[in-house]
Amino acid sequence: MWDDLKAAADAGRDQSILGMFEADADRADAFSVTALDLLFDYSKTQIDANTRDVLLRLAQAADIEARRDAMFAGAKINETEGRAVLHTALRNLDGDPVMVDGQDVMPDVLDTLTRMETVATEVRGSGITDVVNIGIGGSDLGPAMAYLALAPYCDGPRCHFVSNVDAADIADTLRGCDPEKTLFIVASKTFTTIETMTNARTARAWLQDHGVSTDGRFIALSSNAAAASEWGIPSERVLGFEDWVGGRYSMWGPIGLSLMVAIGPDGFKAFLRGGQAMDLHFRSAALPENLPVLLALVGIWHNQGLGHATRAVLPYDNRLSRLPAYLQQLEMESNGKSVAMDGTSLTVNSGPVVWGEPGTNGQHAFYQLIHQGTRVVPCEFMVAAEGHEPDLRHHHELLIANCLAQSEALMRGRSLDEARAIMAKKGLTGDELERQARHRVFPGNRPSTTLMMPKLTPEVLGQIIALYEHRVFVEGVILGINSFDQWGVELGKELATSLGPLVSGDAPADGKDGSTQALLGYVKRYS
Ligand SMILES: O=P(O)(O)OC[C@H]1O[C@H](O)[C@H](O)[C@@H](O)[C@@H]1O
Repeated sequence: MWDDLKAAADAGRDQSILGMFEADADRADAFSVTALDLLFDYSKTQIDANTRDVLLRLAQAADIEARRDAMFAGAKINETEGRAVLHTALRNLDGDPVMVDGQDVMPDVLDTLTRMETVATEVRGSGITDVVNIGIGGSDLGPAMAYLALAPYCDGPRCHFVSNVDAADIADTLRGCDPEKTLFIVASKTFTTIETMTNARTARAWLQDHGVSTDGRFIALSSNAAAASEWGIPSERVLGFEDWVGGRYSMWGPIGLSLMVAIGPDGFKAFLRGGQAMDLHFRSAALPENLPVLLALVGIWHNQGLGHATRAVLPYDNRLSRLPAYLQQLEMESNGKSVAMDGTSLTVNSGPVVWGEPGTNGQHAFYQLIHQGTRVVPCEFMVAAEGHEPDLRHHHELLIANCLAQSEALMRGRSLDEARAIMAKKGLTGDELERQARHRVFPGNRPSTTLMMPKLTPEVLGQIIALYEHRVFVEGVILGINSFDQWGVELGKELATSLGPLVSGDAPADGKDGSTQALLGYVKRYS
């Protein structure tokens, strides 16, 4: 199967995208899919009908539908941790039974959702002005991203997100908060993460230093209720979730509490509904019409097929400024692995490097490389037809125009002859014309996709996040890897723990490599 992909890549690599539009008047329609509120256009890529067939066969060969059904059915597909993968149960608002080890998990899930609503409603009416979510990774990025994304719907207390163990993070946040009116949410699946526990202790000390009782000022979101209560948060203030919710897939449950506080329970449930609608689409649409499958196949084509090592996520929506960071964890922690589920080494590249910034800002920064650098960066544009500022519609029109202009420019490019003509018009001649013209050539034929939505509402955001989750799953299945573990983060954590006493000077650095000793020596000179 991978050989077929390689053959398609060899044939398709230099195929002119513009030429494909000229040859096929229906290309835009044939290579785009509309589902729910979303339009996914992948026509500005080198994928033709043959390549698409090859990619779909790859998905079929990986048994994608059976794997998908196993995930939704609660099978323990996270084999290296022996866990089911059921973040989808958190948005299963209809409560249809979802069985794990012979037990329906839905009554507990819906009960927790009701508890979240009660807590969120209480907080929203309590005079609390600032809510500080203390968490990192999957216990931070989702709600932090969505809080910004859904700013027009935020009518609750201000929310802040403290993640970094760097004191700067919590110090800068607390400076703007009133200890009498601040609530802390300690979000940690394991309730052992060093960054989160350090920040939580600092938050507690801050309240105490201001003479404010810590009673009722902390809520815990965790799978480890025992550790939360040991830390001093009573069980009625702990919202729990099971180990079958992976950290980076957890914003749909208790980890989303800060978002629920900000936008209200109804808004949060609209977000869940969007995710649930994408689940239904993923489970029922035929593969060629299936949005997550197509996004995944485009990803596989660009990375494993054509060898493009990165992909840029470019939302033309300032409120999606944290989406690239969110997707970095979702995609890179899920699919950045070299070993297949069966323990063998991958024979193709693992998932790509994901990066990006909102447009139009990125245009004035790194798009230079995207247009004229030696490496091709497949770009994933995203834009809403409508903004949230109807009185400023002209801004939004410019935003859309820029988004469309970039994908067109990447595809069309500018030939040397066109550049020469521009230079000639400026009055240049001879060698100088030639030299200047060469700098103004755009190679073009650079692929991009565009995801369009009517407006960034809670429901649409839910659709988009679930879409990307399932895309990651499909890519992982095709690669044969487990997208739900993250062993690659362990070694650094272990070493950081052992380095702590060396940094504080409580233990000698003997036995460490020369570089680490020298760096520790530098710190010692200043501390
Ligand atoms: O929620 P926690 O248990 O505190 O974990 C927070 C994060 O840290 C870990 O190192 C993992 O890499 C992440 O997947 C996780 O989201």
